[in-house]
Amino acid sequence: MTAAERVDDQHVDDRYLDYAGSFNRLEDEVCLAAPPESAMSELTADFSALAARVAEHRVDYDRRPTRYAGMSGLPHPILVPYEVHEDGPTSTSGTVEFGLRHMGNENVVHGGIISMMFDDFIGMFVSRSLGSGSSARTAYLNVDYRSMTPVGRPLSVSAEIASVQGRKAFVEARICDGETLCAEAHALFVCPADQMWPGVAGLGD
Ligand SMILES: CCCCC/C=C\C/C=C\C/C=C\C/C=C\CCCC(=O)SCCNC(=O)CCNC(=O)[C@H](O)C(C)(C)COP(=O)(O)OP(=O)(O)OC[C@H]1O[C@@H](n2cnc3c(N)ncnc32)[C@H](O)[C@@H]1OP(=O)(O)O
Repeated sequence: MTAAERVDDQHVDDRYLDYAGSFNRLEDEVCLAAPPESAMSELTADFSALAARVAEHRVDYDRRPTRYAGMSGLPHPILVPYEVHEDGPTSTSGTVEFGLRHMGNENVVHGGIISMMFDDFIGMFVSRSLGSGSSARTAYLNVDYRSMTPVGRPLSVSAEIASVQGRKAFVEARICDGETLCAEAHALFVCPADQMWPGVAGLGD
């Protein structure tokens, strides 16, 4: 069964996007609110009841739409949504928008979230480019934070494979706000030893 068939089974369509997107909205609001004690007790009960209702629909790992979130750009409770606009064998680019739930200091993105975004964006790109059958593992991810990254507006994100040496893929990536470089990453992704990059032809040593 392909990933697409598995997610088709789960109706990963506009209804799922609405469902997951509305949860993102809840996360944003939780991050911004300071409810008084009376409202907090009621909300705690509501959240517990909601969790129990969602738990009624638990499924195995391969049938979870969140399992494919990075591949389809679906909203996810933790990941940062992005869109890929151009995708080649050695480079990719698109836009990313961090939400209020990703805020560290006021109106700027928490640094750890930026690292996570790079890990997901680069990891998915490496998997698409070098072979979807293999699951690239992050060996290292070095992030340089060059200027504060704003929440709530589209930023550009891009990555390219600098070189492939055997099982090792060296990748560079960046997030920019217009002309301003917000953060850049230098990463090494390693293909597991029992696999080899299926799509590596022409990119290697
Ligand atoms: C939060 C919500 C998430 C929801 C997920 C939703 C959707 C996503 C679904 C699916 C994911 C699909 C795609 C991927 C998407 C995102 C990417 C995420 C990827 C990760 O998030 S993955 C977790 C973090 N990641 C690890 O958990 C790795 C732990 N680790 C290991 O698994 C091993 O450590 C490994 C495999 C790295 C290497 O082990 P190994 O035994 O295969 O090979 P070995 O050690 O021999 O290294 C081979 C050559 O790499 C060089 N090398 C190795 N490490 C190096 C380093 N740090 N610095 C410099 N060089 C290094 C050696 O020096 C040698 O080089 P040489 O060949 O030249 O001698």
